[in-house]
Amino acid sequence: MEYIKNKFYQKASKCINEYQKLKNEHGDKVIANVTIGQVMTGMKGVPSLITDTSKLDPNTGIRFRGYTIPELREKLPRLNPEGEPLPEGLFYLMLIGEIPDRDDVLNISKDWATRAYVPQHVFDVIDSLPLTSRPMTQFSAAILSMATDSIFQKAYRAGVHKKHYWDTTYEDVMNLIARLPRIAAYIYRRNFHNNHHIEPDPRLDWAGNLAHMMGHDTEEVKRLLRLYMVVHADHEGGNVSAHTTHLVGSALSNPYYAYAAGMLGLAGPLHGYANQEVINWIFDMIQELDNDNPSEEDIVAYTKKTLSEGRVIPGYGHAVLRQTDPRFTAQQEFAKKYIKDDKLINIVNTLHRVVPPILEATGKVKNPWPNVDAYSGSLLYYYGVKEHSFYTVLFGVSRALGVLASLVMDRLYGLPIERPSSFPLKWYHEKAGEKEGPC
Ligand SMILES: CC(=O)SCCNC(=O)CCNC(=O)[C@H](O)C(C)(C)COP(=O)(O)OP(=O)(O)OC[C@H]1O[C@@H](n2cnc3c(N)ncnc32)[C@H](O)[C@@H]1OP(=O)(O)O
Ligand SMILES: O=C([O-])CC(=O)C(=O)O
Repeated sequence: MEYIKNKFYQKASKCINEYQKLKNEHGDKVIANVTIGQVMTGMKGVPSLITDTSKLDPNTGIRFRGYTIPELREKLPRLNPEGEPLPEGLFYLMLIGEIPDRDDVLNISKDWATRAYVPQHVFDVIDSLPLTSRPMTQFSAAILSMATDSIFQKAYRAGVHKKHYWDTTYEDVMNLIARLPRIAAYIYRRNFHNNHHIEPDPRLDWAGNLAHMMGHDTEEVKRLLRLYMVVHADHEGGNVSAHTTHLVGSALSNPYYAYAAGMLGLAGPLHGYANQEVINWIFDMIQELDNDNPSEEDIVAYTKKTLSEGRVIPGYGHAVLRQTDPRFTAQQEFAKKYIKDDKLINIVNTLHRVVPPILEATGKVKNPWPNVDAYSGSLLYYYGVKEHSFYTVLFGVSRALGVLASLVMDRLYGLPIERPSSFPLKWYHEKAGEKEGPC
């Protein structure tokens, strides 16, 4: 679909000169000071990346090209008035910077449907792994194995000029995103449905087809997955999955390698795996209490016990956010609208009331409020996707939209290899004016 690619190039190529001008004429301008505290706490707040797709505000949350989640839910095209926006539209917005019309979105759906063929060896790689390997292990191995198809890698080897890198990156990115629902659904059906696979239906939209291939072919699950794919798609450039994809891509590793690396970061319990941990933790609580309808007091006691064991409360806290995550709120509103009474969702809502004051009372947690992962699992579970060890794969499918749109821009701007500096701990001691420490 050359139209989308041309449109992207027309708009984004204007920024190449802007980037060069900043680099050449304003390179010496100081934009921030870095404190020892920032180095010791994971570089929080250090401006060091260029990401156009979305920006995170600590208090109001994520904006995709300036649009909040409620604005996206109102403005992005949907298949029917009652439904949720299609993630294809968010991808268009992140890539091109404009709200698409319905035809633009349907064109992306069609384009991805034509690119969705997954080579047999990818399924063979998945099948070669034991069923005990985590779905995220299978997912990242499958993505790596698809690097055989990288057009970027072939073009690089053939000696293509660097100003054209973005073009083959775009082709890889579109092929990769198009194939993800098939791969995710294959892993799901292999692990949880006796290897009974369901063929894709090219007439369906990207998220709708995922629901269909997973075997949850209802309008309710399709609506949920469209919402899920929109809210998890991007969270500016500094989060672990986005930053890793960007970093690995900066070495001109092909998009399959870069995204697979990002997925391995997403698989960590402090990042995307937290959505599984939330459900694991709630089920552990239910089992320990032997009660699937725990009282507020029970939940308070269990939360405090978890903290006393030196563990985190999954789904709460954030590296940047300092208020309730608007992605949590969007899912909570969805639940309020469509779900009348459900024990698991009631627990999630009770946690929302009781956990923040407990975390606040520790005096050290900077953000006691819930993040996106606190809600997502309970919605999936309610709609019949009960296999929580799979949830991070769904997160990964969605996250591809943001990190891979950014990767195309990285190559268009010609961003360089990323290489910050490191120093021994002793150096920081000296900078702080301390005498050399014991190490
Ligand atoms: C999609 C996403 O990635 S959203 C995040 C998903 N992750 C989770 O939900 C896991 C639970 N939350 C956490 O572990 C953290 O809040 C993180 C990883 C998200 C952010 O970490 P940080 O930026 O280091 O948070 P913060 O500066 O508030 O940490 C200060 C202290 O509070 C602790 N803390 C932060 N959140 C929590 C929590 N939910 N439960 C218990 N303790 C917490 C930290 O572990 C740290 O303890 P330490 O000083 O003993 O090392
Ligand atoms: O922003 C972060 O660090 C983590 C997060 O919520 C995300 O990546 O969605």
